[in-house]
Amino acid sequence: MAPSKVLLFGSGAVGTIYLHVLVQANSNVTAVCRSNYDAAKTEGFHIDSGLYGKGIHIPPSKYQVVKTPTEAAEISKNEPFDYILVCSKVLPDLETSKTIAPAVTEGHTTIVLIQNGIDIEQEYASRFPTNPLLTCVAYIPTTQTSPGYITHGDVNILEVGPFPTKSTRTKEAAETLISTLNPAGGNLKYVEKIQEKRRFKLLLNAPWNPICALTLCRDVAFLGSSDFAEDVIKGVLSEVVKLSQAQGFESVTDEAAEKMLEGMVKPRIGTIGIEPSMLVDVLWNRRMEVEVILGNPVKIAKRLGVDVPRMEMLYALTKALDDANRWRQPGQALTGTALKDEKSSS
Ligand SMILES: NC(=O)C1=CN([C@@H]2O[C@H](COP(=O)(O)OP(=O)(O)OC[C@H]3O[C@@H](n4cnc5c(N)ncnc54)[C@H](OP(=O)(O)O)[C@@H]3O)[C@@H](O)[C@H]2O)C=CC1
Ligand SMILES: CC(C)(CO)C(=O)C(=O)O
Repeated sequence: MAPSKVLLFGSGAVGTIYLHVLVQANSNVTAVCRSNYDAAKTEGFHIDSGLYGKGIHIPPSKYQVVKTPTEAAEISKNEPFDYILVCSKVLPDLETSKTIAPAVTEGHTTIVLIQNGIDIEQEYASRFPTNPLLTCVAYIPTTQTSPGYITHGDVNILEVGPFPTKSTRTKEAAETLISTLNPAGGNLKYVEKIQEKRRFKLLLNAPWNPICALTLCRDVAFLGSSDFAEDVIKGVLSEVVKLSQAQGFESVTDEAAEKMLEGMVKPRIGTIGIEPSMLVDVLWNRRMEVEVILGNPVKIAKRLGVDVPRMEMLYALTKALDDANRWRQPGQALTGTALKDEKSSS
């Protein structure tokens, strides 16, 4: 059974790969686009993927494109969306749950978060207490290199799990999504203990995303940059493990961290490596997901009395870089007064 009507909120690096899979599954997809709206409307999307093949073209005839969820709701002629895939970045103060609300039918639409970080779900559970809410961990190295053009590696794994709401249909909604997308090229797996998987994913995101963003290096370029680089990564990994253990996520161990480094990152040595999403954000002068990847973990660590000095350092540095990227004048460093002015007006 196909999820007949799907809204894709954000057709960037990750969203467009899911657009491809949804189109392959013959789903009726509406994509909400912003900076790539014109490309999506006129030319469609182009994907070069190590997994799905080079030169894939998704023409605009295969989906609808809109600028807002409100417009999506208007053109949907009272036919509810069965699923909304949220594939935008998780940034502070955005209230994406409010932005998608016009397209959410109470008690019906399943909201699917395909995003990094921890503690990202509550705003959706609070705003849509009777809807199924799925939270997903994505292993999918992908980049939008120019509007509508996506380069993807050779992995696409999506762990899909429940976030509690009053809905009794959450698992069923996950199973329908999985059975629809997997024959079409998806690689989705239902995981009940999804929050544990979010901590596993932090083993990649907490060290690599900020370090690559701060150094402007792809992952393996950083690893090869000095004799100290690997130990720096391992130091952050040990803190993610310590924090996860303190939260009761016992399977996030030093061995699991070692496996992630050896099995997922080191095999890329000798290749150009990957650009974690935070690095891409810095390169394009976009905001970074500092809070959900580092801010939330360090806050939890503080509360639990777990010592995470390396993560605190990475948080402070990437937060300052994010501020500088937002508010400095071109060619100049961020000034203390600019920071004060911007903070008091935002
Ligand atoms: N890229 C990767 O390799 C991976 C990313 N992730 C996670 O997936 C999530 C998505 O990341 P990614 O795809 O890389 O991010 P991108 O920035 O490439 O894509 C996000 C898309 O959402 C769009 N968007 C945001 N807000 C709106 C809005 N209000 N209306 C319409 N469109 C909007 C953006 O438009 P605009 O261009 O205008 O901002 C952009 O096209 C993040 O949480 C990331 O951490 C997880 C695994 C791997
Ligand atoms: C590291 C990676 C590519 C893993 O899929 C990722 O999650 C990101 O770029 O944010």
